[in-house]
Amino acid sequence: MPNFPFTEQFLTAGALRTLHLAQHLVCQLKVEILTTEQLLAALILDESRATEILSQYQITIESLPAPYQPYATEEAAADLSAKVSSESPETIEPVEQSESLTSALLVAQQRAAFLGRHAEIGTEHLLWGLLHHPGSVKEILDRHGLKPETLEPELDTQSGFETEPLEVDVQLHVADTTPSARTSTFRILDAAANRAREGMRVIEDYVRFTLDDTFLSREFKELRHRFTAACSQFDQHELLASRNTTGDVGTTISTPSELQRESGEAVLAANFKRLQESLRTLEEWSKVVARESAPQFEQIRYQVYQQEKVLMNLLHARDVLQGTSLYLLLTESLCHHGSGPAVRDALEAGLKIVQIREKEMPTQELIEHAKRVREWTHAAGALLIINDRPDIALAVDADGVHLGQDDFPVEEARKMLGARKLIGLSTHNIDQARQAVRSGADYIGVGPTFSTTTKQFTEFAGLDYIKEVAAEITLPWFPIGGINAQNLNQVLEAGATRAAISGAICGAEKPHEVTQKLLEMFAKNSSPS
Ligand SMILES: Cc1ncc(COP(=O)(O)OP(=O)(O)O)c(N)n1
Ligand SMILES: Cc1nc(C(=O)O)sc1CCOP(=O)(O)O
Ligand SMILES: [Mg+2]
Repeated sequence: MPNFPFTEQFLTAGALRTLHLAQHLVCQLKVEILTTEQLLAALILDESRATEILSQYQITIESLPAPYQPYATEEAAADLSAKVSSESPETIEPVEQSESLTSALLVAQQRAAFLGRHAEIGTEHLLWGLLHHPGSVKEILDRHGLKPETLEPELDTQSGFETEPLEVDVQLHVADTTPSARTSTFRILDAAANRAREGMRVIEDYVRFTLDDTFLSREFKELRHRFTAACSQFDQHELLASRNTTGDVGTTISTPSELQRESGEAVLAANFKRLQESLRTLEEWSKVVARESAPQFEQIRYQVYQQEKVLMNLLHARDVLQGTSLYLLLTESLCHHGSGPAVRDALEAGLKIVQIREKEMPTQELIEHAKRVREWTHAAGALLIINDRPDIALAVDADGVHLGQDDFPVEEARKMLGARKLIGLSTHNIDQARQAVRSGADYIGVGPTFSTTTKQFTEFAGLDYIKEVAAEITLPWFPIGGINAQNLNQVLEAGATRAAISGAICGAEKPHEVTQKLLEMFAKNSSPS
């Protein structure tokens, strides 16, 4: 019989038989630990209340992965059942069980206790436990339409298959009133809180020391403080008293994927996953001993999903925008010799990002124009962005769109353009810049810096705004507004490594020369990350 680390409880004969069968499968499949997968296979193979429910949902051996397929025939299943029936429970070697199985069994026991059946656990409760542990087994059940709400009514009816409850010499489960059950629950919470804390630290250290991003470091730190506040609602004495690291079978288990990570991004992805899973565990198990914390863990988990999106987006944007120090806003009416010659000149001089900014051009004409610029930018290995119009960006397969504070919201544009297109957002103060990072923008415009005739402004953010952004934001950002070869050094001294320029290039007699000069000034300063 599995060596369950809980207090003595009752199992129905069907549940007992199913657990024996699951344990047999561990030996036959030559796997090392008993998991929820073998429990589901055993529930399918045996003849019990759960078997009947599973067959109603067409959940059969065919629903399971390849190693279980040899049991798909009636003879093989009968053969296995016969073996199980012929063996006495004492002769079966105990095996280790996965954390997910332990967790599912705990839920099964609690559900049985909840029904007032004195913790007499039936196969339908085992099934209930499987439905409440996230993972591949739950996914199989979900896929077939078996969900907690559909199983719920079945739990209140007596089994037609199972015989009288058996008292067995196994240690199972928690009733939340028993001291050992509380200890087990606190042990789960303690382990999950430690795992979550560790995951948070790994991410925070990357943001702080590798990215050097003051704004995101602050956001992650705030999250950690929220997490600490939620954990402080647990009884700290019970939490520590439940800890048993040396007796934890999980401390020595490491999978090959834990031993090697391909990149910093892979480390981050793994730690976000670890953090999210631990938060889910905290949310579920705090419902048993500290109910009021559960919604807090849920909120923190959603915040973590959001922050994962923001951080991964930022890394992608930095990668795609690497080497883009000078950003040209191309407007036909500002160009001496037409926008075609101007942009071709600038690309030849080494420009790597162009925005088509045409406020008056009719749509058809704009599409034709953008298609031509698309060809030139492709040939030069440069990015093409369209001002204001996600539809045109899609139509001409541009690399992205630039939006203003009053244009299309970033989130809506993202739905249209997908994850791989770039979305730039204009910002005029530090709060807008912070909000832009949170919104998942790929870069920001930071301005207006100096007075300009290209666009009318009543207020200027100036060099001070550049300094504020330089101090805390590592999402790519471009100062903009009246910048030219005469004042670019002031912008660079304020902390910028990039700039967006329109009039000074479009309106130049020789756009090639001006572009080259500006690019040299950036190169002398330092290359943008
Ligand atoms: C790089 C960059 N920054 C800012 C702007 C301005 O965009 P917006 O505020 O939407 O104003 P218009 O350009 O649409 O007049 C920009 N286009 N590019
Ligand atoms: C279009 C635009 N947006 C700005 C902002 O601050 O959001 S400044 C600006 C004008 C940029 O052109 P030039 O380089 O000719 O001044
Ligand atoms: Mg706009």
